Amino acid sequence: MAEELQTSIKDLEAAVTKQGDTVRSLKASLKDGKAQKADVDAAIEQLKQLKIKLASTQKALEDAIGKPSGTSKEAFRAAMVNTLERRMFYIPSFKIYGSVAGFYDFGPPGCAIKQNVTQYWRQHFVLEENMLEVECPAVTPEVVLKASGHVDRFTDFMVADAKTGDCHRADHLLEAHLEALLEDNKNPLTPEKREEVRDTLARVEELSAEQLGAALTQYGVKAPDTKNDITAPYPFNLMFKTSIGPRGDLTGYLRPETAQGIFVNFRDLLYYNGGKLPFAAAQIGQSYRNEIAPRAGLLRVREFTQAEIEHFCNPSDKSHPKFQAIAGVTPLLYSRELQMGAEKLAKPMSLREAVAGGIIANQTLAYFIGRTYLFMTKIGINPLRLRFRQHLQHEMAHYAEDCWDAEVESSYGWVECAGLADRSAYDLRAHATKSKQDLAAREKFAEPRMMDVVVTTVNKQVIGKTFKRDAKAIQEALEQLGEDDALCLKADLEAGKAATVTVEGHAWPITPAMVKIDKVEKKVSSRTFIPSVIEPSFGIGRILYCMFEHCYYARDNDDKRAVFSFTPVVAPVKATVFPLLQKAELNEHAERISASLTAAGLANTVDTTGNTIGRRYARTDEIGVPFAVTVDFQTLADNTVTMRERDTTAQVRVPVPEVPQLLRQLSDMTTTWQTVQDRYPAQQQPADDEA
Ligand SMILES: Nc1ncnc2c1ncn2[C@@H]1O[C@H](COP(=O)(O)OP(=O)(O)OP(=O)(O)O)[C@@H](O)[C@H]1O
Repeated sequence: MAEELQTSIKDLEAAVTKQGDTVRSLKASLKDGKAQKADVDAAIEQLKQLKIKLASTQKALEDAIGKPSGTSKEAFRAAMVNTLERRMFYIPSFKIYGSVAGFYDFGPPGCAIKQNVTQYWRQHFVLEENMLEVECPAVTPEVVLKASGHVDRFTDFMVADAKTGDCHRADHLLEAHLEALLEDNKNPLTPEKREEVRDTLARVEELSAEQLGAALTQYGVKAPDTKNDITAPYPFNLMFKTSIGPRGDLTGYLRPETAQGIFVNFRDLLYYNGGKLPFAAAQIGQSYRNEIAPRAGLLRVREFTQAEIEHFCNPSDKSHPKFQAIAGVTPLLYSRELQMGAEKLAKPMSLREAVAGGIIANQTLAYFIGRTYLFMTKIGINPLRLRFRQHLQHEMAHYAEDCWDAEVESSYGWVECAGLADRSAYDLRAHATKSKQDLAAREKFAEPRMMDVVVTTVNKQVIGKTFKRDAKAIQEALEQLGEDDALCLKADLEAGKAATVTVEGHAWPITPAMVKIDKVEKKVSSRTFIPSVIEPSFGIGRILYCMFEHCYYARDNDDKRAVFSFTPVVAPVKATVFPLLQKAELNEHAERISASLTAAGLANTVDTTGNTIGRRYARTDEIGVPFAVTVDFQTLADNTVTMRERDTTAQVRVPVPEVPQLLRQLSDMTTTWQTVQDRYPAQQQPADDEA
């Protein structure tokens, strides 16, 4: 249904564009006296009707996706989480001691599925792109995170309940309050007030502590649950602090992201790669954030697995050699323009079009958006509930060129599962300045060339007088500016705009008296530059949770028959082997088949419980086992078994020796169940689901 709607939307969009052209040309003909006014009016009316139809189809698409049918979002979530916890996918950590918010343990199926998703991520990104993988410690000395800006700026604003002392995230409280005001149909806002609330809501993330405090007071926001007064907001650093070594004099933190491990190894990685760019490095590992208010299960936790990529490239060439391979991929893109538009709806667009139209800043960023789309859909995320949302200008750090979040729709709304950002040369430059190491890359020319070279001359006296003890770091930062950044600074200074240079995340104001930036023509045989970084950063827990929601359903709308329709590639167990009845000869056969599956590297279990086969199928459906192999009396006679597929519940009869190979192909998704059905005879009896 949703796919049909999406096709209609594409057709309607084309029709609107065509009709728009007709209206324009008729208007031109009207001026020349070659067309009648009535023709123009009729064409305009037709265009209007087409636009109305387009808007209503887009609305229908929005309604068709993301809403678990026939049940409220909360009830759907409660039923699913109940199954997940009961079957030990994940459970709150330290449960026998009352648990600590924001920490979860993965149980047997949870570990297996997380491992499969991570493994597939590794195959899809690291192996496919020949990325350089690293594994770095989670405990990180302060200097690294000082350079990256995390010590000074990795903060959220917190407020406390004035009576109970409970802590809350100030921005979340304000957002929830404003959203409730907008949705309150009993006390509708005036149009002006509505506009004001919407405007504040759009700017929540930009607000300083003072502005946030003023807004919380203005709207009378109270502590949730208790409705007590709240304190003024104050910044809270999200990193877990520790000390390294027995003397405790070296401060460290648990890393809040895995990326810094890659940046600090850049020089060695570049050498490992033969000094050549572009290349990408990747790391999968645990990250830690002392979230103020962990919530929504795996979505906001204090320890989570990240999988991050840093793609290093020449700032003046962000093309990607494999871009053509994904140029035709058409994800839902939610560009800045669409977010500001009246419909507020993401639209499908090919990545080729998006780059050509300047919607996505460059090929490499678009390439990773395409690869992310393919990854997410392969592991079972519904493509119609996956969108790529571009950061609005105010959401981006000043150094970022373009950022997109891969957002997945869940019962909690749209959730950021991966962030894809062109971070320019910010991170490497920050570490080069702090560590005083050369983190530049060199490009050698085949022949010497005449080139414009940017020369930056710093006025040490003025800088020293103005910045005193910070002068040295600021001077070094100016001297290490890359050509592009130096030219931007020059342009800002010449235009009389506020110009700054960043040191450890702090932007220092620069005036024309402090620095002279010139372009000089020189004969050069090479040039050096600090590489740009394009960073796709994935949170494995959030992806898993959204995948759970997209895969969960109740068979025949019966809540007691929960099914996870995991794709075979990520399913925790690929097959369950059932002896139809509790008979020694059937059990022996089942054990032999299980051993052959294990030898083929296929996770499997044997279920010899005395339940009916229908009940036993239902139990494996609950943990999303895609295939079942049933041993019955016919097996003893002709060495064949029944193979059943979870979602269709269709069954075929397969010779035992062919089972491991077949299941291997099905699990790797190199063959489909349809192909299997075409090849083997259908089985009616005896393994009836309802038996
Ligand atoms: N507290 C968390 N719990 C689970 N996953 C997280 C958490 N924080 C970040 N992630 C994951 O790591 C990815 C990259 O981290 P990033 O720093 O971009 O997140 P973020 O923008 O700070 O997230 P948010 O704004 O939701 O806190 C996110 O897309 C998300 O999947």
